[in-house]
Amino acid sequence: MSFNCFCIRNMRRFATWISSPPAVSSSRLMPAICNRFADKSAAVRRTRAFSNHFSTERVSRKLVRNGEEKKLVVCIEGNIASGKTTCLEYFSKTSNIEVLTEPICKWRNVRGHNPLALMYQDPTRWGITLQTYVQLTMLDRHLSTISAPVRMMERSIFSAKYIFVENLYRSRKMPEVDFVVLSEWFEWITENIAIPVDLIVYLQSSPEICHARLKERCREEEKIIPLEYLEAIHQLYEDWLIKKTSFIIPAPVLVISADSDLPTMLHQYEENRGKILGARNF
Ligand SMILES: Nc1ncnc2c1ncn2[C@@H]1O[C@H](COP(=O)(O)OP(=O)(O)O)[C@@H](O)[C@H]1O
Ligand SMILES: O=c1ccn([C@H]2C[C@H](O)[C@@H](COP(=O)(O)O)O2)c(=O)[nH]1
Repeated sequence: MSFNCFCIRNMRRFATWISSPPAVSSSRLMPAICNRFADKSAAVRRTRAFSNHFSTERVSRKLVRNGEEKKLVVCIEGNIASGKTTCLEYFSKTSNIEVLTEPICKWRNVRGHNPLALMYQDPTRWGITLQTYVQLTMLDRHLSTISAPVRMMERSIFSAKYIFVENLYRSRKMPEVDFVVLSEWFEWITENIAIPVDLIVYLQSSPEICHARLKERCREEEKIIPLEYLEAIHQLYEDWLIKKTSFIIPAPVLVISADSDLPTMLHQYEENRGKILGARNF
């Protein structure tokens, strides 16, 4: 299937999903998963445990966590080294919110393996390995119990797919079969599980500034990242969140210009505090 056909099929699926969400219930879903392992009693046990945490009461009839509808989820998006972690640190010190950074420690060490380093060394071989694990760990982040009225989290399962997987595929570093399998996983997840996001804060920065900050931060795995890589990531972010021409955006977007020095950035965060933490009215 050509890339264009694939995109059109995706868009159609999303359109269908919006107008007529799939009727999947937790009680039907879990046995279906468990039955694959032909263990019926395990299926029943897991269904009970699963049903304690999820219900299908909300509008979309997707699986949703009980009692968490009123909590606010804000995702901080932006290029590598654009200042996402610094932004999260600032808000975590000055407000009563829950902050979730990207699970990069896991991506650098999963049972002694470093899929992040492997991906940068040989993206064609290891891109699928890293991105499969990123997708799992980001889903885990999205579904974890929220401990404060507001959750701010670094990136999302959406940018993992729309930016990083997309970049690997478009730059011909990810084989089509890997891209298609990952896409099937992503579509299954987003069609069947509610992933609530109330606001996206996009830290918009120039690739050159990010490159300088990345060099200064000096993460071992990222030393080989060229400026062109950050330019490609930047373009995908711009198409998604500014031009709005590539993929569905799961929430309203607040754009903050992120090229300025640190004191100016902190001032900007303060100015936007109300919009960010009161995002339901944004
Ligand atoms: N406004 C800024 N001006 C200069 N350096 C910054 C600024 N914001 C962050 N940095 C530095 O740039 C590097 C990347 O920032 P970080 O917050 O880790 O970005 P991200 O989480 O988006 O990758 C870090 O070394 C950080 O100290
Ligand atoms: O889906 C993803 C998400 C992130 N990465 C890489 C890009 C960077 O090297 C790190 C995350 O760094 P930040 O400083 O938080 O931007 O992980 C990826 O390859 N795929």
